[in-house]
Amino acid sequence: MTKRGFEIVTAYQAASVSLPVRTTAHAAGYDFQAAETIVLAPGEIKLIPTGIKAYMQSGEVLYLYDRSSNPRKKGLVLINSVGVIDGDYYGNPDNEGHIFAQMKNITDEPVTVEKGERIVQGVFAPFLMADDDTAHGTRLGGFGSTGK
Ligand SMILES: O=c1ccn([C@H]2C[C@H](O)[C@@H](COP(=O)(O)OP(=O)(O)OP(=O)(O)O)O2)c(=O)[nH]1
Ligand SMILES: [Mg+2]
Repeated sequence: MTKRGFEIVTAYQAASVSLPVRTTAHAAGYDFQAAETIVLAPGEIKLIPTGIKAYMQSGEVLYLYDRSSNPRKKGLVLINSVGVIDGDYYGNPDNEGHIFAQMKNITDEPVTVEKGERIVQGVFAPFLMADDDTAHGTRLGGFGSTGK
């Protein structure tokens, strides 16, 4: 039985995108690569497409964390601090569950992220629910789709 993992979104299947991998046996993070070459102007925030969607069990989440080398080596930061990838983002009818890394260029020069460059890492984790939680329904869209 499959429990959790990654797939390439339809729009990037011809683009030779690699599935995220852990680089060593005990690493927690699956390194995601940029699916396109993107240039960020000084101070600019851009969504970097990964070409990847993630499926998981009920009660699980995928956290996207910055690589600790990004600020010093690339001049980039994951500007939303941690990305929370919900289980029902996978396969949503808006963007299929395509995961993006929201990066900011913190330098005063343009920064280029090359296609195939590792940009962010994903860690699967279980989460807990509060008493009397009545949440129901399934996400229908991508970023900013659940209202204000
Ligand atoms: O760094 C991120 C953060 C989020 N997401 C996707 C997965 C997540 O399930 C969805 C919504 O994220 P979040 O709930 O953090 O954003 P929001 O601003 O609350 O938007 P929404 O109203 O769609 O929930 O966007 C990413 O691809 N990358
Ligand atoms: Mg939300």
